[in-house]
Amino acid sequence: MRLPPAIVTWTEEVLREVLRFTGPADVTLSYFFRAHPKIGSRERGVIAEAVYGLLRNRSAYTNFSESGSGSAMRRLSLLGLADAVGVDSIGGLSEEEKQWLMRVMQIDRSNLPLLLRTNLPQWLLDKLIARYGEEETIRIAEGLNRPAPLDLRVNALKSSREEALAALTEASVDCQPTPYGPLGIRLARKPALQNLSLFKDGAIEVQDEGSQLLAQLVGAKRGEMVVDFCAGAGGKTLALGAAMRNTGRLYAFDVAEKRLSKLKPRLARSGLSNVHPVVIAHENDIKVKRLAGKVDRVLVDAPCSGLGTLRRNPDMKWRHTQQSVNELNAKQHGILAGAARLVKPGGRLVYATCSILDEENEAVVAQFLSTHEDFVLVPMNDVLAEQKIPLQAGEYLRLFPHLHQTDGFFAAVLERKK
Ligand SMILES: C[S@@+](CC[C@H](N)C(=O)[O-])C[C@H]1O[C@@H](n2cnc3c(N)ncnc32)[C@H](O)[C@@H]1O
Repeated sequence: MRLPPAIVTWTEEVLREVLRFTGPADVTLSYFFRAHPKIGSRERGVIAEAVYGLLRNRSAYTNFSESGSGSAMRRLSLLGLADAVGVDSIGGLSEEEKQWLMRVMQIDRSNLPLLLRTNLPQWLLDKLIARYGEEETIRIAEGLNRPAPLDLRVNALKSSREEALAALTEASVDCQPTPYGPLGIRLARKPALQNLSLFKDGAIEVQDEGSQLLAQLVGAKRGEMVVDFCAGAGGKTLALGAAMRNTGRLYAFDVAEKRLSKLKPRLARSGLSNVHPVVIAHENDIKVKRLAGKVDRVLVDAPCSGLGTLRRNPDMKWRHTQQSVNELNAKQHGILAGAARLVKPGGRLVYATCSILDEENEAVVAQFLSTHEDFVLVPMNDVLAEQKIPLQAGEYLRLFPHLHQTDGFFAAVLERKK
């Protein structure tokens, strides 16, 4: 069914705001939809997809929009819409616009200059080429610029993966097990999960398979004392709590009260009672110091550029700069050092990010090890074998969408000497 001509003006209006990059694109979109309650759900979906498509392909589409007629914002919106639903589904186009769109959407992008082909900002493109070379950078960018599937994690306290797969299939949800995580399920489309009893009962949670693997690397066991130092809304906390079979003590720390408060309803659904959310002022808070040397496992899922999650948050690549990465970098060093104090002798410290930049990943770990002689790196291959994760790695785990079909993630496991 063809979309009404108003779809173009709505897309233009919200795109103008999104491209100011004053806030995250998803927040700008939900603000726009709240202000326009009459826009139907199908149209909302299309507008969001058009905006995301434009953000993913911004360099190429900005270049394409230099031809054609009408305002630049209309041309950009048309490109986003054509990307989302195809030219024929957009209502109210002039013949000239249709012809133009058909022509530019057929351009062979493999012949474009690298900056347009990869749709990355120059600073990021330069960094990736210096690290991975041109060919691999193109593959990395292609993986990051594709939309992500929807992954679920089964809550082992409530269901087995087989039972959850059967219940989803029964509800006509197209799904399959994920290849690496023992509790992961990948959905072919994005159904409204909130209405499924499986979701309401806490048997499933939305979580990228890569994020599930990071939680698994912590190796949290029954009866242990564990700290999720940067818990946020608790994606990994929930996985850790379930791995501990709802025993022991799991502290969920974060400096952002609002983010941590989003963990509460998820905890209620999950059936976990071993989790203790704690708002801290900073990584050297007295509440942190009280646990010094007492904790079996500490996860530092550090605040980072999020450049590994461009499949879901394509605006991140346009919102970050080298300077913003430098600022995050300073935090990462401080948080890792602060969190390390909690680890007891023989205990483990896991440093993880959803970034693909070395400076946020191995460089932070290397600097930490050079100033903390009481910690050693546990080779990632040993940890993967321990956890029966069918992946090969060297010292660290590096996940990429084009290689693993997960978001981009990094993890290192450190152990405090006895
Ligand atoms: C990558 S996010 C965490 C995502 C979360 N672990 C999950 O799996 O959903 C990083 C978190 O670190 C928090 N943070 C920032 N500075 C911090 C600090 N000094 N101490 C603890 N947490 C901090 C942020 O508020 C943010 O929620």
